[in-house]
Amino acid sequence: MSFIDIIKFLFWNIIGYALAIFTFYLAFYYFKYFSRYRPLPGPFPLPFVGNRLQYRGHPATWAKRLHEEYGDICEIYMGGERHIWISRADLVEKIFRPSLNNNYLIRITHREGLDEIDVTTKGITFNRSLDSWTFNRKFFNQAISSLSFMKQNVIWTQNLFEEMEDYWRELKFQTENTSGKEFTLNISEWMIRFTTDVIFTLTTNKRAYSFANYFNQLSNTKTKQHSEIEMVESENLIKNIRSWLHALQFFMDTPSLWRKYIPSFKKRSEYLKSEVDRLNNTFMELVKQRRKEIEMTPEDEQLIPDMLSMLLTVNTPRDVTAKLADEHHTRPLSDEEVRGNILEVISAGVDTTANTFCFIVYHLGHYPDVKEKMLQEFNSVFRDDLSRPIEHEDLNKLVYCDAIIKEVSRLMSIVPVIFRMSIKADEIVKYSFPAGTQINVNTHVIHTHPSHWKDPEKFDPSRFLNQGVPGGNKIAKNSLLIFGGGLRMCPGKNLAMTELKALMVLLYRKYDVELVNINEPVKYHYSIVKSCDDLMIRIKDRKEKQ
Ligand code: HEM
Repeated sequence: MSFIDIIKFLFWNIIGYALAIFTFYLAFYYFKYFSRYRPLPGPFPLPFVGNRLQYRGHPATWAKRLHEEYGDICEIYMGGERHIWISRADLVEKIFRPSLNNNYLIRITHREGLDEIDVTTKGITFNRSLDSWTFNRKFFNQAISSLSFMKQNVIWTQNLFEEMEDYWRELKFQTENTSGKEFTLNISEWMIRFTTDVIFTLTTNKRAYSFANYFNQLSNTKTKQHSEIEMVESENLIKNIRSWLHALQFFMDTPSLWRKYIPSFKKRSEYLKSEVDRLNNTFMELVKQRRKEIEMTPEDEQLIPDMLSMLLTVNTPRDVTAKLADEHHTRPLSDEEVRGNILEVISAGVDTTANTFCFIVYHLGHYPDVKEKMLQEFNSVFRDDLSRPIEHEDLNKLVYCDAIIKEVSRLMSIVPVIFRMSIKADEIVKYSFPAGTQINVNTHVIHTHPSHWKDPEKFDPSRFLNQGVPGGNKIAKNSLLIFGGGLRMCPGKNLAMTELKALMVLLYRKYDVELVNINEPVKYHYSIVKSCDDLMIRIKDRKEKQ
């Protein structure tokens, strides 16, 4: 046998073995697929990639198409991993059962990428360790929903809004048009910065100077209130938080093989990982600095009762939490845990609240009758003094405002998908699936499902009024999932509702607000949440008009 013959022999043998292995894999793959017990409807998967090649854009847009084709419950394969999509309220009953024995308390299947950015054993949202999640969530919940925290939220929202108005006045002055009364602004850009400032101040008692920074980008003159260094640090922090959010999506969705071996993915992965490390270090520094300040503060002197101090002192002799702890949670939180929780408030509370507010502004621009009814409600609550400071108690009286927020959030589904994982094998209606199956709740479709909503596409806040009274409106259980459901429901719900109502009062009681491009549909893109793009509004101070 010549050398060439040996090479040929080896070559064909290798090809033969590879083909045999591939055929075996194919047979096994489809045997498993076709023999699955009580299977769900869904698109036909390919070996290795599953249905990944059909996935374009964002899970929410794909899920809408899947629902149209396969109905209220269906399955897809991401690579080899089976995902079940649920799009009807009664089918999520089990998933949101509020019990610690619930089979769906873990949010997401194991993803190496999320381990790499260190969010699966710390913090809350992607924490897969139920012990650690319960521990952190308890303190997070209580710190964030304490009355003093809510009141601080109202105070800071007002103070910072007034500061933002000063910047608007200055910009108006610089760009004054002939009428001199109105001012045009990109509310989506301002809001992202505004909510960053509110949340950052509330949790750490430090300023992020986000909207001051934005003012500097737009203005001929720079703000003199803050130093150059503060502004640079602020800009870096804002960019860093945005990268962190991109990193979450990227590391959650991108298979590790792609991240390791495809150059463009590898490069992106390295960049985002360095951004995550940078942000973790910044927040760790903040935690350590506050720990030191607490140690240095004399015992008879009060500590600042913001969220950072609450989390750092719980179960310590300097506890400022009005005894949040109980007999099951007796140890203090570590610096790492506090860092994870603080980062979580900032990342979960900024985009969600800012974008909800922008979508509210968009809808109020299109429905003057709804806006008018809202203004009447402000009049009835604030009587004849529309400029007086807002009290937390005022906001509880704004039931129509509350209904507007719910209706806008129903139609826009800011968080369009809620993730859960089955801990044990289970079944929903007649369909079975194994332990570790990814369950995706399709809020986007549930929120407009004709089984739950009359005239689902119609914007009608009054559907949320008069609930719980005889003959009043009824909302089907689990059909409104703005803040999710069960024990993993959003802990920032009350904080967000308070901030949104305060913002609606602050903007609309003082200004006439119009959309600049009234005939354009609202622009948005999907990142982790549905994000409003470039919403231009024109505002006129009512007093100046007279
Ligand atoms: C309008 C504003 C907001 C919306 C629409 C929103 C929506 C949601 C949704 C849908 C979830 C998933 C719930 C589930 O899995 O059942 C969630 C989780 C979460 N949200 Fe919010 N949220 C908002 C504001 C906030 C704020 C202000 C904070 C914090 C200050 C916050 C912190 C969190 C956290 C930590 C989780 C994870 C909970 C867990 O896994 O246990 N959110 N949010």
